[in-house]
Amino acid sequence: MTVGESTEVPALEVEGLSFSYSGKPVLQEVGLLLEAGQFTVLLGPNGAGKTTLFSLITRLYDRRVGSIRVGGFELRRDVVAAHARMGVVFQQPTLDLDLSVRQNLTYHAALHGMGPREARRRAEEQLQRVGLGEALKTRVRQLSGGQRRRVEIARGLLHRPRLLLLDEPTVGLDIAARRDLVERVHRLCVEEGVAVLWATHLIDEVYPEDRVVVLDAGRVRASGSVSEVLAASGATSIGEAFDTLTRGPVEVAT
Ligand SMILES: Nc1ncnc2c1ncn2[C@@H]1O[C@H](COP(=O)(O)OP(=O)(O)OP(=O)(O)O)[C@@H](O)[C@H]1O
Repeated sequence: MTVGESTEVPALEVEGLSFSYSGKPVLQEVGLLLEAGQFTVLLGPNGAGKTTLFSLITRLYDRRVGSIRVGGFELRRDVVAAHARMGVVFQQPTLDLDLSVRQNLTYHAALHGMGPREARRRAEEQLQRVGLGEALKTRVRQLSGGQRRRVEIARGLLHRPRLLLLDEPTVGLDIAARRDLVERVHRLCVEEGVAVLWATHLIDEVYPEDRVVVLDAGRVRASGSVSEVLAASGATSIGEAFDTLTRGPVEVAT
């Protein structure tokens, strides 16, 4: 969050969002509300529309119905202000493997208008935060999958956004790296007050204190605290709720 900015303005507000690919509806009347410091799991099976939703929030696609506000700024009207308040970790890794960790981050910081000194300072600060303070000069190619994801998270936080979007960030990681990443981002959320939108189809990535949005076939089937989603679905566990609210069987990583 930018210093001095009101914490009362939601980090993300999506209202009545609908989108079609060549006439095929993929998102229908989607609504989301994320407050500062909330970890929200966007839970949906393959094809639910999670990546499409992220593509609209990051404005990769723009042809849509409905409104998207980031930190109070409407994405179409105030795109620069909205983007300044948002960090993203895409589903497909986007680091340059032949550059060092620090080079990847400082290059990105320059895109946000930071000078070299500020860029280095922020890069070091964020890498410490994700436990990679020692890896500044390491080439990304030499890092494990989990460490690369942490570099992407540090990069997404360089400009101190209010909102961090992560699209299935644990795909391809082993169980230990996955747990570590889920735990770190939850901590970040609490300690930094960043609102997190974490897309996944893995129910064991949901913590009891999280907010949950269940998306299926482009529609929000339930949203709220874990207990609210359980009540809405008549389920006793989030896995059962997911099963009830979506068409597909529940998936738990092994
Ligand atoms: N470029 C595209 N053109 C046409 N249809 C698309 C395109 N991208 C996605 N779709 C379709 O839109 C729907 C939603 O896809 P999307 O990738 O947003 O879902 P998802 O929840 O992110 O799934 P996954 O977990 O598999 O990434 C699916 O039916 C998909 O086949």
